Amino acid sequence: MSALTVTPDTNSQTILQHTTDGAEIAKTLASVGVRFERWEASTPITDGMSHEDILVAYDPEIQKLKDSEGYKTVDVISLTSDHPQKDELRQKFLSEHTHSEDEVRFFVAGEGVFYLHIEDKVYQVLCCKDDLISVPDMTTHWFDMGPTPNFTAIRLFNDPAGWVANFTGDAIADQFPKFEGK
Ligand SMILES: CSCCC(=O)/C(O)=C/O
Ligand SMILES: [Fe+2]
Ligand code: NI
Repeated sequence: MSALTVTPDTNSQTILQHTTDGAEIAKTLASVGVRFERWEASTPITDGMSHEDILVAYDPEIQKLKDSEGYKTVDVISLTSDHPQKDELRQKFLSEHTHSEDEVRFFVAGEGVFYLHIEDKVYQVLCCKDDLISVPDMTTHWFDMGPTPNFTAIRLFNDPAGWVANFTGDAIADQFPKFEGK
């Protein structure tokens, strides 16, 4: 189940807010400029669908986002525990970074946690199947897919270069609980 936990950035043990209510998650995140929505595919998603099939199933929603926000390219990322570079990729996403464009992810399957470091707080967002999150450009954040990753997400980009991160060099992620998977 999707969840939001808010803490001060200096103390991950002090819980300022914890909720699994979708509307409350969306409201709190909207107050800091982050979009959170739950989507339903017009065509049901089944195991073993190709990336192409997934993009077709969500085409109306993708087109709507492209038209309203100007995103230019879209792809699908899938990561499972048999990925040969899973540990390396986990570490890369665990380093606090920013992007010069919005980070827009729609979880088709599985889950992962975004940690959004905004002003003096950290917003931990457990994203699950059917969750859309859009993190504004230049927001400091990191992501944990856990030691046995299992997710498939649609990614939308403004920049045709795709995923480009600017690492802050801050080791803040070490002070926060990791996602251990489901
Ligand atoms: C959920 S997609 C993989 C993570 C990613 O692209 C990113 O930038 C995390 O911060
Ligand atoms: Fe990112
Ligand atoms: Ni909980």
